[in-house]
Amino acid sequence: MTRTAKLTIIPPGRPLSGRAMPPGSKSITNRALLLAGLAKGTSRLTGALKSDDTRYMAEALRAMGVAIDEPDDTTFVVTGSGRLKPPKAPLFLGNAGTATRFLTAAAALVDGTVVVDGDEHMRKRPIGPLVEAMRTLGIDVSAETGCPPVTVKGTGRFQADRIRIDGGLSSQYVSALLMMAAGGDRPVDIELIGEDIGALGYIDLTTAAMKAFGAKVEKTSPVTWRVEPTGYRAADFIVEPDASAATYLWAAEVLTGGAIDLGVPSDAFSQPDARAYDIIAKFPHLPAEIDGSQMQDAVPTLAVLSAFNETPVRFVGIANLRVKECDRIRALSTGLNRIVSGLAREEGDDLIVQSDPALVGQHLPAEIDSFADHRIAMSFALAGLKIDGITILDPDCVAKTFPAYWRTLAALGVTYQDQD
Ligand SMILES: O=C(O)C1=C[C@@H](OP(=O)(O)O)[C@@H](O)[C@H](O)C1
Ligand SMILES: C=C(OP(=O)(O)O)C(=O)O
Repeated sequence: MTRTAKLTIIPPGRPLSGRAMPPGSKSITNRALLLAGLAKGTSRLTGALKSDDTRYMAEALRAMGVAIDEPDDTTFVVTGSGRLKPPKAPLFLGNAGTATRFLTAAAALVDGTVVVDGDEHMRKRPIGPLVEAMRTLGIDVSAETGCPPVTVKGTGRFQADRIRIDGGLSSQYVSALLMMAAGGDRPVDIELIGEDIGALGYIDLTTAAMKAFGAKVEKTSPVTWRVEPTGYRAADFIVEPDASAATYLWAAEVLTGGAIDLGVPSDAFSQPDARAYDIIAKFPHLPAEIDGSQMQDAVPTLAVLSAFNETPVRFVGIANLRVKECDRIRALSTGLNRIVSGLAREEGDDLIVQSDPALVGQHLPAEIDSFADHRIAMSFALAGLKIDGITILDPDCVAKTFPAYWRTLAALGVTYQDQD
C-alpha cells in the first residue's frame, strides 16, 4: 500500500457532533495477548485493538508457537500451550514499546534464544534498566547499545525472590517484570527504586490484567508488589476502549463546541490517560500548570489544545516524553512554532505553550512533521480543526494505535485534501 505523504485538514467551521468510538486499548490488548499466550488453553479477547502495535505482538507470539485466530476486526482467539517456544528468527516489533519491553522479560521464560528487535526508532529507545534488572536474576541477556536489539538466552527458569527496577524512564519495564514473574517457581517481590516512579496507573493495568488471567499479585507497599508463581490460565477477556485515543475526541469536542458521543463515559476507563478528561473539560480555562507524569500519552493532545487556551500552560513531569516514539517535547515545540513562531518553548524538560485564542479562524499554512509519531500526527490534526492550512506529514503513522483516526474524524464531518 502506498503511504499518503501529507494530509491538509479543512477546518469544519461548525461544531463536531455525532458518534465516534475510540478503538480498543493498545495497552490492555498487548497485555492480554501476552498473558493469553503464556496461558495453557484458549482465551478470547474481544473489543481488542487491531493496529501496528498489536499486530507486532500477535506476530511475535505466533512465532513462539501460540495459535492466534482473528474471527473479526476486534477479536483475538489465542491458544497457548503454557510455554513460549524459541522463535526461529529475531522478533521484529516495529516501534511498539509495550511489545518490545513485555516480550524482552517474557523471553526469560523461553528455553532458548530470543532476539527482540524493532525499527530505527525503537533502536533508540532505552531498555538498559530492564536488561540490568534481568541480569541480576541470573538471566543471560544483552543489549549492546542499551536499546534494542536485545538477546535473551533463556533457560525457561529464573531465580529470584526480589527484583529491583527503576521505572523512571519507562513504567513498561516494571509491567514487563511483573508479568514475567508469575511464570517463576517461587514468589517474587518487585520493588521500584529511584526517585521518579513513572506512571503508576500502567502498573495497575498490568496487575488487573494478570489477575484476569489467574495470577496472584498483591501490592505490599506503595512501591512493592508480590507475585505468586501461579502461571496463567486462559480466560475470556473484554478490552476497554483506548483512553489515549479518546483524548483526541474529547479535545475535538471542546475545541469546536460540539457534542461527540464516544459510546463510553469518561469515568468508565481504567487507563491513566482518562484523567485528562477533567482537564480538557476546563477548556478554554486550562490550568496554568499541568503535571503530565501520570498521563503522558495525553500530553500532545493537551499541548495542542493549550495553544487555543485563554492563558499559557506549562507542562511539567514530562521528561520521559523525550524517549517515546520520538522526542515529543521537541516535536511539540517544533510543530507549534511552525504554526506561529513563539507559540511554544522548552525550559529544560518542561514545555510552555503560549496560548492564543485569536488563532481560531486564521489562515496559517504550516507543514507539521509527525516524526513518525502517531500522537504528534493525531494531536496536530486538532489544530487543523480551527486553523486553516494545517498539513500533517506522514499521516499514516496513526496506524500504530488508531488506524481509523482520519476516517473517524471524517465521519464527524472533517474533510481533507491529501497529497501523495
Ligand atoms: O504500559 C503501557 O501500556 C504504556 C506505558 C507508557 O509508557 P512508559 O511506561 O514507557 O512511560 C505509555 O506511554 C505507553 O503508551 C503505554
Ligand atoms: C508511548 C507510546 O507507545 P509505546 O511506548 O507503547 O511504543 C504511545 O502509544 O504513546
